[in-house]
Amino acid sequence: MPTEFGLFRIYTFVNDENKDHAVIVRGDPRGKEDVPVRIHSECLTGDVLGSLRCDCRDQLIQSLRYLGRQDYGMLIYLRQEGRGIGLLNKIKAYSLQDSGADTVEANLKLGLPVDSRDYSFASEVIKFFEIKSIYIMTNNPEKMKALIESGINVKGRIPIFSDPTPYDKFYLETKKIKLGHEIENI
Ligand SMILES: Nc1nc2c(ncn2[C@@H]2O[C@H](COP(=O)(O)OP(=O)(O)OP(=O)(O)O)[C@@H](O)[C@H]2O)c(=O)[nH]1
Ligand SMILES: [Zn+2]
Repeated sequence: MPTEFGLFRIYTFVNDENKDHAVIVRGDPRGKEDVPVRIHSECLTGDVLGSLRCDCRDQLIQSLRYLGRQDYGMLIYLRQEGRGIGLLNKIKAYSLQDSGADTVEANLKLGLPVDSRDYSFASEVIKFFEIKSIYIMTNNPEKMKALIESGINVKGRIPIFSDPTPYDKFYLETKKIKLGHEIENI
C-alpha cells in the first residue's frame, strides 16, 4: 500500500469478537530482532477526523513517518476505540469532560473502566511474524508491561511526543499524572 509515509503492506486479522484489526508492515520484519512496533488504539475522532482533543493523530503520523524511514517495522492498529469503551461511550465521556471531568473521571462517572484495552491480540500478531524482539513506540508503560507479560521480548521503548495544544494540554497532563504516561514535554 503506497502511503505518503512510504510503501507498506497491509494485513487484516480478525479476532473472536469479529473486529478486524489492521497491521501495516514496513519491509520484511519476519524473524528479525529489534523491530520497531507501534501498537495504536483506534481513535476515529483524532485519527480520521483530525480532532485536537487528543494526541492520537499526531502519534499515528509520527509513527508512520518513523516506520517509513526504517528498513522494517510495523504498526498494529487495534480496534479498541475510546480505550476499549467504544465510540458512543467516548462521546458521552467527552460531554462530561466539557462539564469539567478529566478523561479518567469521565469514564468512571459513566460506570465504565478507565482503560479496558487488551494487547494479547497484538502479541499474537508479533508472534505470527516470528519477530524475535521489538522496540515499542509508546509513552504508556502499561502497554509495554502488557506486551512483556504476554511473552514478547521488548528491548526498549521509543517515546512519541507531540506538542501540547490548548485543546489537549489538560488531557495530556491527566494521562501523565493519573495514567502514568511518560510524557516529558508537559
Ligand atoms: N475513554 C476515552 N478514550 C479516549 C479519550 N481520548 C482518547 N481516547 C482513546 O484513547 C486511546 C489512545 O490511548 P491514549 O491514552 O491516548 O494513549 P496510549 O495508547 O495509552 O499510549 P501511547 O502508546 O503513548 O499512545 C484511543 O483508543 C482513543 O480513542 C477520552 O477522553 N476518553
Ligand atoms: Zn484520540
